[in-house]
Amino acid sequence: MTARNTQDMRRSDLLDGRAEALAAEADVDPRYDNDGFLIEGSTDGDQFDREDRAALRRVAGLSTELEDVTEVEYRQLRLERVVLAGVWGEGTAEEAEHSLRELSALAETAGSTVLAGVLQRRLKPDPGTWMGSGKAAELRDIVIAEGADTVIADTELTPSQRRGLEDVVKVKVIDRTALILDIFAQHAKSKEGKAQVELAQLQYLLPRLRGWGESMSRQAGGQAAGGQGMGSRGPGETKIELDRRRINTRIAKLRRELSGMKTMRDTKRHSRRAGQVPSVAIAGYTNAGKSSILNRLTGAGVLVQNQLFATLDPTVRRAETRDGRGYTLVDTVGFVRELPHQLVEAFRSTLEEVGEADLVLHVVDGSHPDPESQITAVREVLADVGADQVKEVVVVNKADLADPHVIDRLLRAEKHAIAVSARTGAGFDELQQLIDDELPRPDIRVELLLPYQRGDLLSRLHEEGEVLATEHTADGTHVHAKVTPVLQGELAAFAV
Ligand SMILES: Nc1nc2c(ncn2[C@@H]2O[C@H](COP(=O)(O)OP(=O)(O)OP(=O)(O)O)[C@@H](O)[C@H]2O)c(=O)[nH]1
Repeated sequence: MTARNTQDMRRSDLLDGRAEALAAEADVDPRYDNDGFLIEGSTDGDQFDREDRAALRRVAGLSTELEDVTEVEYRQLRLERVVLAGVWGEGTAEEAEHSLRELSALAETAGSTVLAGVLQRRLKPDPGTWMGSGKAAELRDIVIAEGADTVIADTELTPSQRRGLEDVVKVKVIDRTALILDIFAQHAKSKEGKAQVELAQLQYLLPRLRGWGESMSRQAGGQAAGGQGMGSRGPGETKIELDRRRINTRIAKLRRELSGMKTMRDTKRHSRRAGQVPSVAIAGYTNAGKSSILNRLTGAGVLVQNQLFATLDPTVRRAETRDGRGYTLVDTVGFVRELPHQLVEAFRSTLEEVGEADLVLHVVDGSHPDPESQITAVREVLADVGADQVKEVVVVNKADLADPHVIDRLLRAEKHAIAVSARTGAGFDELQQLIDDELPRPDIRVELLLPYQRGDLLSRLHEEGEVLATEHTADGTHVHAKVTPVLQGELAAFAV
C-alpha cells in the first residue's frame, strides 16, 4: 500500500481531458462510464472517420490497429489504483476476508495496484449505495488518502447501487463481474475466445445502458460549468435506443459467428469420438494447476502462469496411457466463484465439451485456504452446463505446499480423489494408473489374419486396441485382440 500518488491522478485526468478535446475536434461523442469507454459515430450521423478513431484509440491507450474496429467499441478502462470493498451478511468474517483476498488477486491479474480493502457487515445491502452511508463515507476517505482512482465492489451491483456509491466516493466504481469480464477480455487469444468474451461483455452492458447515460450526463454537468459543452449532452432516450439497437445487432452477429465456430468444433470432436479415442477433461478453479498437470501428462509446453485465467481457450492434447492407448486431454477455462452468468452463457459450448469426456480430472489447489469452496464453485458450473454426469476424480494438487491435514481431509471427503504435485511429480504414477483404469477399453474380441505387408494394421491394433496374442504363420500374422467397434468394422476383411 503506497501513499497517494498525485501524478497518477493527474495523468488520468489528462487522459479524459485530451480524449474530450479530440472528440470535440472530430465531432464525435466519446462516452466514459464506470468501466467502459464507448466510442460512437458523430452525433450528426456522419460516419466516424478512421483517423479520428485511431486518435481516440491512442489517447485511450488502445492499440491503433484498425482491423478490429467494430461498430460499437467497448473496452474496459485500465484500472490502476484500486480500493476494494466488500459487504457480507451471512457467513463468517474469515470467509469475507478470503473473498476480498480473491478479489485482490483478480484485480492484480487485471493489472491494477491494490491499495486497500474495506469490509462491512450488513445483512441487507443498501439498495441505494450498497454499503451503508457511514461506511461509504469511510470508503471515500480511504480513496482520497490512498489516491485511488477506482473502487471495486466484491459483488454484482445493480446499476443504481453503482451510481449511488460513485456519487459518494467520487471515483469510478466497478463490480466483480466487470472485473472478471475485463480479465477474460485481456486473456482471450483465439477468434472464438474473443467473440465469446465480447458477447458476454455486451450482455453485461445492455441492461446498464440507461444507468450509464444518466450518470454520465450528471458527471459531465459537474465538470463543464456552462453545461452545454461536449460531453455534457447526456444521451437522451433516442441515443440509448440507438446504442441498444447497435449492441443487439452486434450480439446477433457474434451469436451467428459463434454458432459457426461451434459447428466446426463439433465436427472435429465427432471425428475424434468416431475414432473412439477416449478423452479426459481437466477442469478446476483458476490457478489450481490445470495447465501444469496437462504438461506433466503430455510433455506439452502449455503456458503456465501464476496468474488467474492464463488459460481461456480450450487446449486439446494427445496423451497416452501407460499401456500405450492414445487419448485426448482437454484443458478448460479456469473457474471462479460466482463466474458471471454472461460468461458461463458465452462459454457454454466450450464447457459442454467437458460433458462429453470419459473422465473429468477436477483439479483443486490443496494449498488454498478454502479448497472446499473452490470444489463447490466448480461443481456448480459443471452442473450448469450439464457436465456433472461424467465420472469425476478430484486431483488435489500442490501437495508440496499443502498442509497434510487438509489433504487428508479432502481425500477422506471425496469418493474418488488423489493427491499430486505437478511441481515435483509426486503422485503422478497413481494418477496415470487411475487414468489407465478409468478410460474405456476396447472390448470386442476379434481373431484376425494380417498379411505381412500390412504392418500398419498391426501398429494400429497396438495403439487403439489391445493385442492379446500373436502367432506368425505362413499366411501372415494371426492375432487375437480386443478392439473398438470402429476398428472391428475397418478390419472386418481380415477376420478369421
Ligand atoms: N508449489 C506448486 N505450485 C504449482 C503446482 N502446480 C502448479 N503450480 C503453480 O501454480 C500456478 C498456476 O498453475 P497453472 O498450471 O497455470 O494453473 P491453471 O489452473 O492452469 O490456471 P488458470 O489458467 O488460471 O486456470 C503456477 O504458478 C504454477 O507454477 C504444484 O504442484 N506445486
